[in-house]
Amino acid sequence: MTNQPSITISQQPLTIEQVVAIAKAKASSKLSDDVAFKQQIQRGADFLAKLLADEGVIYGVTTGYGDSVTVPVALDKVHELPVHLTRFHGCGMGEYFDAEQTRAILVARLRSLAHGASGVSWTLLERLQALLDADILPLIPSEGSVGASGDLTPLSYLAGALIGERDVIYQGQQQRSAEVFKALGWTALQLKPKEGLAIMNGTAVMTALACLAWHRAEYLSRLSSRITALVSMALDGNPQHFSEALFKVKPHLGQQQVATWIRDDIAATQHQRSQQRLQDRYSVRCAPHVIGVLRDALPWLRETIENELNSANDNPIIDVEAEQVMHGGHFYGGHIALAMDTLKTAVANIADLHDRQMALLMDTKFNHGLPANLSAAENDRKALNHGFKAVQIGCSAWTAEALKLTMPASVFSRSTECHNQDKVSMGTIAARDCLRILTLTEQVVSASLLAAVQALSLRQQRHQRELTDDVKHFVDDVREQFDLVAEDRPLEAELRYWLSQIQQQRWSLYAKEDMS
Ligand SMILES: N[C@@H](Cc1ccc(O)cc1)C(=O)O
Repeated sequence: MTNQPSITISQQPLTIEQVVAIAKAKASSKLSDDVAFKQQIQRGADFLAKLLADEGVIYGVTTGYGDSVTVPVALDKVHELPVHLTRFHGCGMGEYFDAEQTRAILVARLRSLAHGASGVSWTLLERLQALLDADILPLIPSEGSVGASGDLTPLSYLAGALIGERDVIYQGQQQRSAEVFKALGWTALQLKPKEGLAIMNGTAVMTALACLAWHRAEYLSRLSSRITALVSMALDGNPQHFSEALFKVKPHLGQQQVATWIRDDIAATQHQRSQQRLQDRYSVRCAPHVIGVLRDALPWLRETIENELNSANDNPIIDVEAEQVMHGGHFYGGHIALAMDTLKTAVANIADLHDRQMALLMDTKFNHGLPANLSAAENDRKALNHGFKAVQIGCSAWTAEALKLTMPASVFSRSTECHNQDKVSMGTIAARDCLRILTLTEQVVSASLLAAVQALSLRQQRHQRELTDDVKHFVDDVREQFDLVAEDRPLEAELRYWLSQIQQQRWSLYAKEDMS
């Protein structure tokens, strides 16, 4: 951990990449030691304390929560209120977020509270940072947020952990947070009257998941381009489909980028158009038009996700300068909901694209002279061997499942909490679906990678063609650990291995300045 870069949390914007680096434990974080920053945070907390003393009425501090806003809470009881908030929201269900996701959630909440508009104490920020430093990760169930009123229920597990009442994973073990704090000589945090709401009433869960999703999708757009180039060459496709002149007249930058990548990979200028077919099928010919949609969506998705990440997204919001408490709905995750619903569709289209390419590769009616199911078996072994037949069936299943999940989540808004929350974002569901679609698509891509490498190798046996250095290194890298499938063998372990390599972003594909 010593040589890791350290990312400063302050009032400066964070990027998706920074959140991902901290989530993957490739970078550490630290709170800025800027005195003005610290003072501004503390001024917010002091202002709220003063307001409480002077006026005695603040939403969520001296009133019940949400629809219970009309229920006054006596001043001698306001200190109990945030603890109740964490407790009655302790009703999450479903799988728990993993370590990576939980770190991302911690950073997202910390960044939002560092805005200085939530009226929390400096101590609270320090405690959040301390959890990250010591890798004490609250165990957070993933289900139960409607994504407006923020991610109340999942974030209650963060607030609950800070006060010693929930479980955390620490050094690989699930333990009560109070026990861990005791062992470390820490005391559990005492939440100030508004601090329960400030931690929970925001979009940190969906935003954290969105950062992780964006990062995976960006990589997929590159790998999908590389695999398409291999497939085009393996099918003896027409390189002119990716020509510069052709794409000049359709000025979507992302699409042009993908066309350039594929064109460079197949060294299109050196190769003549196929004599047999003037035009390839759409899953090859239109690949820049499919992958390009994802590429072109990435910049605005980044802007939306980073805006949310760097926002104050709770309620009420404090304006320290004007000494004002403003009541609003910044916990509403509509932007992340749309971003994730959009990304879901764009990514699932990548799964579908590769599933269609697989169909072309397997079938002797379409694969221009490659063996059935890409089996490399020869002579009398041919009849016995079935090559990638079942892998293609798997791709069809994973693709169907991915496509099925693209149903937008945000349109399933329902009125809840006595009609106070009568319109909600469902952004957290959208983000979770997006991650699942990414996994399914990465599975399809893992299978497509092996099939494309096998197909290209079989094509090379038929007639050698010059490969660019980049493509040669890439194919050699896979071939080093992947024997051509001649005699049938169970491929699960290999598919899982390459899936993990894809998820770890094994190859640096194309120049990084092309980053969206
Ligand atoms: N998000 C609500 C507050 C709230 C908190 C907890 C609840 O259970 C319900 C509502 C608001 O700011 O208006």
